[in-house]
Amino acid sequence: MPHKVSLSRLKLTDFRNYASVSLSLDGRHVVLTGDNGAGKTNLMEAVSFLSPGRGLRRATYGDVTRVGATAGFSIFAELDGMDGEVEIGTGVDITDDSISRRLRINGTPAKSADELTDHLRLLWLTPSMDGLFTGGSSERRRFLDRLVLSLDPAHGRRASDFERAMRSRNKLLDERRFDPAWLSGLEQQMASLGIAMAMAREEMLGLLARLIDETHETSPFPAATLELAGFMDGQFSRPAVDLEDDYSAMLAESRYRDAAAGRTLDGPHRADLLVRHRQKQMEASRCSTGEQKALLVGLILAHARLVANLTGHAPILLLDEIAAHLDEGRRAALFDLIDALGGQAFMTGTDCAMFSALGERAQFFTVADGKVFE
Ligand SMILES: Nc1ncnc2c1ncn2[C@@H]1O[C@H](COP(=O)(O)OP(=O)(O)OP(=O)(O)O)[C@@H](O)[C@H]1O
Repeated sequence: MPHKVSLSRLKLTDFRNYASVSLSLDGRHVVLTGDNGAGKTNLMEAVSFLSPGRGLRRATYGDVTRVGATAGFSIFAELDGMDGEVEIGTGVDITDDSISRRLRINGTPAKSADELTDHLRLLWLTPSMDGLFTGGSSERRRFLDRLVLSLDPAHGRRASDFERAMRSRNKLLDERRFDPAWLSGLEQQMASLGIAMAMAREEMLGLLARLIDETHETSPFPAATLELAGFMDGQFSRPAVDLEDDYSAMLAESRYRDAAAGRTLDGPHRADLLVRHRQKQMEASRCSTGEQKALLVGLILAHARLVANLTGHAPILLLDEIAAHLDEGRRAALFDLIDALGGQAFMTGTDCAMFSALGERAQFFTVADGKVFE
């Protein structure tokens, strides 16, 4: 059984519609119910700020700072973590001319947000993730990158360094400065970072696909088949150095084409993910809304299981408005699977009855107008 990591306290100040709120949690799952606009997703979003990045809505710091608050927001969490009790304090300080993120772990300033992953892993499923099937490829790349990041925190640095090198190359091409030494330096950087990104995606996707293969027959949720597409697909059995050489040669050859297009047309930033409903042998984009929801739940549970298997620690799950989209049988199955994972899950909904099958396994909170009552 993986080790449990759970939040035992959460305090928010000036975050979204919360002026000040403090929750004491006892390690069970957490159910947040309340009317539309009450602040349920906001609470989950605050929890999601305990992982690197800008949370489950990818919001700006200005957006999440409570309207009327002038100095920024803060989030304080205590958790029974991978290595005992941990205190995490984060937030932003806003002054007239700067916005800066704060992050302290056990009272000591963290060097980078990646340090958070040493203490807890968070996975979320939100209604906007329906775009994984119906939206453009960027949503699928985000899914892919979150998958890699949850297991290999260095992926974030690789992706941002790749972006930086690509932006420099695009700028040179845009200014028609075809300086071969300068361009090939940037292209080699892009090649080594880009191939490392693509190989990490391929590896983690392979692990997820294998886990789905092993578990789909007993899962109440439909299984997805997942396949990388678009960038170096089908070539990953070749050595990384060969792929890097190919990619940097491809970039060198396409300088004039990319200059005309105004961007780099080949690379891991253009990769896509093909998702199919395994049992129906159908592209996920053509499945019904209910089938897509069930596929997504199956995917996130498989992802959570993979994280638990590989790290030995069950991730904390944030499931926003998921229960409402499932029939009673699947809802009960979801609760059982979450339990079997051995971690803590946060769930939201407008109707408390929807979660009755959880019984004593969860702590129930009502959210109303930026206030929370147990
Ligand atoms: N920066 C902010 N300052 C103050 N209030 C905010 C801020 N950002 C969002 N809100 C308010 O938070 C509320 C939305 O909260 P949230 O998204 O958590 O709702 P919810 O309970 O999940 O509702 P639903 O069931 O409709 O999804 C809205 O009333 C919105 O106006």
